[in-house]
Amino acid sequence: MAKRKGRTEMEVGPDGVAVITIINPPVNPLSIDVLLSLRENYEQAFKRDDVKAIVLTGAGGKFSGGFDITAFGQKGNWEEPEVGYISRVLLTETLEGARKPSVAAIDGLALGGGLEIAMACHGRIATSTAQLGLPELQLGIIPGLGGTQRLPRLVGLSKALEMILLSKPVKGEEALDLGLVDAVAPADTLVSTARLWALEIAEFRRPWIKSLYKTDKLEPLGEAREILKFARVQSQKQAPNLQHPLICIDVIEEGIVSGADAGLLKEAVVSRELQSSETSKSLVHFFFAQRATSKVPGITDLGIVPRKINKVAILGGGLMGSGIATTLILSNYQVILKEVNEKFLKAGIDRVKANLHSRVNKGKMTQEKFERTISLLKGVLDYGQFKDVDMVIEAVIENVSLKQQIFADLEKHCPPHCVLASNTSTINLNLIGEMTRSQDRIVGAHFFSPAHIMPLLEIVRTHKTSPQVVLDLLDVGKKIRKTPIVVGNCTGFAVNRMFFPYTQSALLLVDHGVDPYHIDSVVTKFGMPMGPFRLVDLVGFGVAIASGLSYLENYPERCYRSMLLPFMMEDKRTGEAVRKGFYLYNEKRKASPDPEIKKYIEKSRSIAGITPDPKLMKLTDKEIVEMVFLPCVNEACRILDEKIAVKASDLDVASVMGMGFPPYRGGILFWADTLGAKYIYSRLEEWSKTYGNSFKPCSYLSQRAAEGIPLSAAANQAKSRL
Ligand SMILES: C[C@H](O)CC(=O)SCCNC(=O)CCNC(=O)[C@H](O)C(C)(C)COP(=O)(O)OP(=O)(O)OC[C@H]1O[C@@H](n2cnc3c(N)ncnc32)[C@H](O)[C@@H]1OP(=O)(O)O
Repeated sequence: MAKRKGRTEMEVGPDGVAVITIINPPVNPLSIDVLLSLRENYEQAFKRDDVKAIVLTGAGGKFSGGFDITAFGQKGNWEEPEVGYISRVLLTETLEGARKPSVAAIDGLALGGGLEIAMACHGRIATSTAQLGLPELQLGIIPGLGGTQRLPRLVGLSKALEMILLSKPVKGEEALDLGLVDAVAPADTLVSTARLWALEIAEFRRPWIKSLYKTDKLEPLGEAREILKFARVQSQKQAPNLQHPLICIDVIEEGIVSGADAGLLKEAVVSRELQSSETSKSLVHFFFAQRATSKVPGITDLGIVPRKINKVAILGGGLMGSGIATTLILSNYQVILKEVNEKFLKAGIDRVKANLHSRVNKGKMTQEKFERTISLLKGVLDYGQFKDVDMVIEAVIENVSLKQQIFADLEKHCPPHCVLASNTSTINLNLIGEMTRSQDRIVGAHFFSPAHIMPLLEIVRTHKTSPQVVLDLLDVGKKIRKTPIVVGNCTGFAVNRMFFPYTQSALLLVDHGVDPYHIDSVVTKFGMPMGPFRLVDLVGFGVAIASGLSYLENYPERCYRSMLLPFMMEDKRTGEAVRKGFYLYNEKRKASPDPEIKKYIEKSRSIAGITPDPKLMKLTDKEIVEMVFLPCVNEACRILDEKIAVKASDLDVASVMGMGFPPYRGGILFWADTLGAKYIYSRLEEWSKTYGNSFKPCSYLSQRAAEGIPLSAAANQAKSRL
């Protein structure tokens, strides 16, 4: 018999309350087994004369993380007997329409389907720390168990739209203010409070509320229509490529205009369709890819546990160092920040303060919390206080000999267990550690700028880095709420290396006649936050040229050398910082195209001996996207082939969180597989003949194209299919 995926259990107390508990660790998702077991328990509770009321709760301090995402798009051995059976029959007719009341006792989380079941109950009691929300849109679907109808009726249309469209949960106290829950209780009296509440409803001492038919919180029709109109405009503005937020608004509108039952039916029909959409498949893939990053073969499966890191030292208070310090103190780590003189030290600490102040100004941090957080940071000018640090993160300028000297000093001043990390974004870690005997403790902790905001942390291990050190850094990464990807050591590591061809190909296209502003616009329409030229402006030409040179040195055979950036730099057009790069920037940093750049483009073309190619000037948007991204896919394939990345899904996460690749396309390799290895190979091969080696397909790609194997299939899977 197949193993059951979760269940519910029922216990009837002498008070006449049946407590039904959802049990499906770790987050009690609603699998079909859970839902069928829930139906069984409810039927029993309805039949039993000794049951007067029901409390629904979740095991292990968590109500439910929602519908079981692993079951999306899978044909199990159970099918809904009719469209929307779970929502319309089980939750609405059976549970909400019952003659015995149910009260949800919510601790931990009630997300998606979890909150939807709770909203079908006649009352809800939550702890103050419980998180309640409908994050389904993040998975490319809409709330499918009545959420689009019940949430607006409980909290009003505007707030419901905010919670659903932004996938923004609320905590217990706010839920109480909004009317989403009826009371807040401490965790240890949560269930007993819910029991009493349920009994009081059964005895008509409290109102018996069916949220599906509540109307008092809904705005009048005219006002509701205006709110929905505004929401549509906002959704289109925020994510023009996504349809499901608009569909969700239509479903909410249906309920308001034609009544909750009609809304529920439309919700069920649409939900079923959306579950098999490409957007949902991509977003679900991305959800699991993110979780898979912290499972690293040879590290997290060894049975070792992370050591406790109490105190972290950061070297360098520049943009990166101060950002890293901010992140660490925000997660309650004690941090010492070392600089070379008083002036730099003060500037570094001021940057950290400014980062925190911006949170205070946005209302995300109280002044009191600001004081407590900043008190965790201490500035120093020497190594005197490094005796008891557990981890050092070096974030000085990219200079090999300086870093070598620093690591040699660190070896002398830090305790022998201390993790020695570098935030370098390009330099080989073996070089950095060359002057030490501590190479097993040296690891890369590559943060992305601004470090206190960007969610990705690239952890770089060399052949000598010990698994314990990688595990320690993975644990810190988790505590500071970063998504870590563990990669091998090479120039550019995984993220920057994969991203390098993005700008290169764009420069090649411009040299051959394509307008840079057109490229930016097409790439932005595809879903990137900004195009390659706007990005170069943001990063600054100095950094872009330096990293270009480092790639040229290490991967000369596949680098395209454009002189465009150096020519522009000669005229001090170095990017957004000086308000002049590919774009001109006004005092509000708004970018506008500059016809003057034509002269630099012409100079760059003539030095490269290129006459504009009429074929390229007529490229479709799709072709431009492919000429910019397929070389990145090619590089991702090399990274996998060289085992710099452990698995393809890590590169999907890296592309989304490090490059801004649209998550609704699943990540760069997931997207590439929708095009197919064969197609990608043929495109690259053709371009390489005309435009040179920067397009030449690598052997991994050629092989997979020849054998018809997806680019993201694991190596052993690929072999087994040979
Ligand atoms: C019909 C309905 O309207 C449709 C729905 O309900 S769709 C689902 C809506 N719910 C969600 O989107 C919530 C998704 N989950 C989350 O955001 C987070 O996992 C969480 C906030 C619940 C917990 O976060 P956290 O404590 O950091 O743990 P996290 O590592 O993410 O998850 C723990 C495990 O539970 C799994 N999990 C979490 N939510 C799940 C779900 N809804 N279904 C299946 N598995 C789930 C994760 O994959 C992970 O598995 P692993 O240990 O094998 O990697």
